[in-house]
Amino acid sequence: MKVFTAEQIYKADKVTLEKQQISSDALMERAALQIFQWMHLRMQGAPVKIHLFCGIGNNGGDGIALARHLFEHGYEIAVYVVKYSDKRSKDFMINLDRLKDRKIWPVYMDADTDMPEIHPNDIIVDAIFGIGLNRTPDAWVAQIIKHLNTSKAFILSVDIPSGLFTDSVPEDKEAVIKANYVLSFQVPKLVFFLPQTGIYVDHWEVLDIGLDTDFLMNAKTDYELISKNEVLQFYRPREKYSHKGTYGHALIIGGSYGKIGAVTLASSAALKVGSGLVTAYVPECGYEILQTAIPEVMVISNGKSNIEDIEFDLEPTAVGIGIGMGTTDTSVKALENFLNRNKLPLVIDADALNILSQNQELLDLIPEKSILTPHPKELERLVGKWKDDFEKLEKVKRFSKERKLVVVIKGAHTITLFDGRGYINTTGNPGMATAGSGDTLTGIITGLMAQGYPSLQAAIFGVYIHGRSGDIAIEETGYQALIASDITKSIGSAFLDLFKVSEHERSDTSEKES
Ligand SMILES: NC(=O)C1=CN([C@@H]2O[C@H](COP(=O)(O)OP(=O)(O)OC[C@H]3O[C@@H](n4cnc5c(N)ncnc54)[C@H](OP(=O)(O)O)[C@@H]3O)[C@@H](O)[C@H]2O)[C@@H](O)CC1
Ligand SMILES: Nc1ncnc2c1ncn2[C@@H]1O[C@H](COP(=O)(O)OP(=O)(O)O)[C@@H](O)[C@H]1O
Ligand SMILES: [K+]
Repeated sequence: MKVFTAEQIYKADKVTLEKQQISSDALMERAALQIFQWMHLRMQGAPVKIHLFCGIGNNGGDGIALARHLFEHGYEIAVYVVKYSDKRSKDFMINLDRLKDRKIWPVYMDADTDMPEIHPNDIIVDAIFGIGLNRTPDAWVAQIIKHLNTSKAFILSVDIPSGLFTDSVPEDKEAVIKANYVLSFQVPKLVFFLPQTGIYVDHWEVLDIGLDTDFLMNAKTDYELISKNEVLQFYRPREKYSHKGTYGHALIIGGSYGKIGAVTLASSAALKVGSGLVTAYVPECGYEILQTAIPEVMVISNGKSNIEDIEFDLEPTAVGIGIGMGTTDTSVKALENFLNRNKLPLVIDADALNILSQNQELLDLIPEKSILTPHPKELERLVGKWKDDFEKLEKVKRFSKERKLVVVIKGAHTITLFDGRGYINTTGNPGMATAGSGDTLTGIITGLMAQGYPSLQAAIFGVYIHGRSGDIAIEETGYQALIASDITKSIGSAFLDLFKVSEHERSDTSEKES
């Protein structure tokens, strides 16, 4: 699913009105009806008080139109208009009149109005600001937002939490609605997925308001959201007359005394995603450990407690390097020598990334389309500090484009960047914030590359499978008890899950068939 900028959404809006020959008020009505239906389906007329806080622009207009539908279906509502500006949008006014026609009189709020009482069991609809927010809300509006945030009532935001910009991090962190649920029109917004702005969104869902499909299909976006639909096209089925040679040979290079587990985790993950052969390249202290821990993996050793040189006469189809390797002078020399000889695109993680950060001239030796998988600290060492998440993305985009590398920014929503485009992952959970979870990812991506997945696909698909495996694993372990090897154990289920049809999809198909 594409992630549009506010500018593109306004454009889609305009094109839709022209192509479908409808008024903007009709489009607002569609939007409001979609939200109403979403609420009505869940609430079924429940006698819960709904407070609708509306601005004076089109987001406010959506809220006002929604109030009318709720009222007409017997819900108990209270409507507030937050008068943050003297201007009013045309469609806001049309809907306000319709509300007044029904003898519903909103409470107009300005800097002097007392805060309304809200019971924790009530519901708040937040329609104060939408994607038109272009400056920090005034202090009194921020006070209202704080009041809503501390009410403990369930907050449903229309389109985007009020106070959240679409393209920057809010200055006043308290002047933003913390939404329990966001119903976003047609497309999700980038800010739902970044660490500094995603914290305002517990859950989100997209509502289809029928914007022009041609425009949506043809628009080029900087970001794409990666779910099952997007990765299914990458999946490569196993051929009947294939053999282990068909599925490549993954080589995992890393480990040092006390950190052999990292290589063990990565190697077993590489096997589990289907790599035909897997060899681990470790110091001698890891030899027996690996041979005992994973009988399916072959082992080459070099150096006693650290790898001293990287040389082998096998022909891997993909190499994952760096985990648990250490950053001593010996490791730096070994990596440099290897990079001078190597021609294959690599998966580079952990200490190999740290070595590259400290010896940036080595970056020139990395083959194009190699994959770098830094966690936030490793990324900072590599590209320097950033002011906020947006600057981080721009910096990494530039770095990746200049060097023609795939950079996987690991986090709650891992973002893979390549050639100026970002792929935002939707799987994974906080249980995966655990030792070795990244090593597993390195193994998964290397295992996919070994089988011939091009590197961008291997990164996007690998990140998805890693997260989905973690999601499946917590069904048994819960968040706290999840450990990295549980992720690997669930890789098989994550592959099977690719072909499961969800309840939602099933009912969609049967509706179309009937
Ligand atoms: N996508 C779609 O196709 C559809 C979208 N729809 C809905 O439209 C929403 C966008 O509506 P919108 O453009 O009217 O902007 P909105 O956010 O309501 O703000 C209103 C105005 O407030 C102003 N302003 C900004 N910041 C301010 C501040 N800090 N303090 C004071 N004032 C401030 C600024 O005007 P300015 O004062 O800068 O001239 C701004 O224009 C969208 O989120 C969705 O809900 C649906 O109805 C139908 C289909
Ligand atoms: N809160 C979270 N939600 C989802 N995934 C997470 C979360 N925290 C961490 N992860 C994932 O777990 C992995 C952690 O990697 P990393 O920090 O390198 O771990 P390690 O170095 O211990 O192996 C990454 O793939 C990251 O995306
Ligand atoms: K809103």
